[in-house]
Amino acid sequence: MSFMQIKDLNVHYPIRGGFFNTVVDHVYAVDGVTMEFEKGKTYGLVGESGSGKSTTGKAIIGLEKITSGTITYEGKDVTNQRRNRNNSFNKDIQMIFQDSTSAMNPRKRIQEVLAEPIRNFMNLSPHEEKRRIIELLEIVGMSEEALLKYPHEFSGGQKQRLGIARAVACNPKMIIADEPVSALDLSVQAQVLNFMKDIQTEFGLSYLFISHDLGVVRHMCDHISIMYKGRFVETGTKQDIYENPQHIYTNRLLSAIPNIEPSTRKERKEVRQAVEAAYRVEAPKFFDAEGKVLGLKNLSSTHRVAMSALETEAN
Ligand SMILES: Nc1ncnc2c1ncn2[C@@H]1O[C@H](COP(=O)(O)OP(=O)(O)OP(=O)(O)O)[C@@H](O)[C@H]1O
Repeated sequence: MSFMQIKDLNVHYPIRGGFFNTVVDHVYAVDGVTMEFEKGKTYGLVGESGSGKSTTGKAIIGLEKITSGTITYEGKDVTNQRRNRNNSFNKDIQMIFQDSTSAMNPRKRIQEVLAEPIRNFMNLSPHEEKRRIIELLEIVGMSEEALLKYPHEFSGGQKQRLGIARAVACNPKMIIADEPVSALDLSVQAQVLNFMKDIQTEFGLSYLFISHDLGVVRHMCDHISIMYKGRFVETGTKQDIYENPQHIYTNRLLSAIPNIEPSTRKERKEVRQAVEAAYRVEAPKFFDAEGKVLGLKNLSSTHRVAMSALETEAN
């Protein structure tokens, strides 16, 4: 029995242009996505950059406005429900990102960072709250020493563990994990993925696992949907997708599974090229008529992370 159903989900962004800045077209970021989720299972969402994976995840938890479609959670319609503390859907479905600490306040110590969801969704005394925070650190294999540190004082893998600690703080039913290991070295990737599997078994969690990397998805997922230009071109079990792919796009993705030991240099070069290409091709989205930068918000998340990495490198 599934506890959540997504039906015909659409997220369309208006593209403005012309003299009067009217809506001239739409980006069909998510275009008719239907899925359902069962307890304890992992669902993979795979596709190349810009195919609409992140937007799907963010629309489900209410970080992107839904153009049309419905989300039903435990029999209730929760489509476009406002995020607030009285809402079990918001407590039960959590999200982690490629760089979990980017969603943490850099000026707050870990104790405060982990207290945030607890204060939002649980009614604990200060003493119970502290106990819960220490318990969370234990779950993710960290000691009390972490309490007084700041997010930047941790390694990439530790940061992802802290992101997971925050996501599981209030006993969620599902975690939407958007490229949770893409920024990590391969050995650390394996550690974090195995850890995610461990806590899944322990707490009966479901995952919506978003990744462009079919190698990682194969390791994690029971069901996989291949996304292309906002749509699912193929959906199936792990066996269906890897042993008997039906769609030409799935085949293309499968043949592009990265080598076990990719040269990081080459990857950086590819990322840089992809970002530059995105800027060239989609220039109207990023620059206004006078050439002023409109910001990075219209970039897909991989491009956004790559862009800020390139900027840091340049400074
Ligand atoms: N706020 C926005 N305004 C306009 N277009 C947007 C906005 N956010 C995303 N898009 C566009 O929607 C499409 C889907 O983006 P999305 O980030 O969901 O892709 P993705 O598959 O997650 O890619 P990535 O792997 O790079 O994160 C892209 O073409 C992107 O440029």
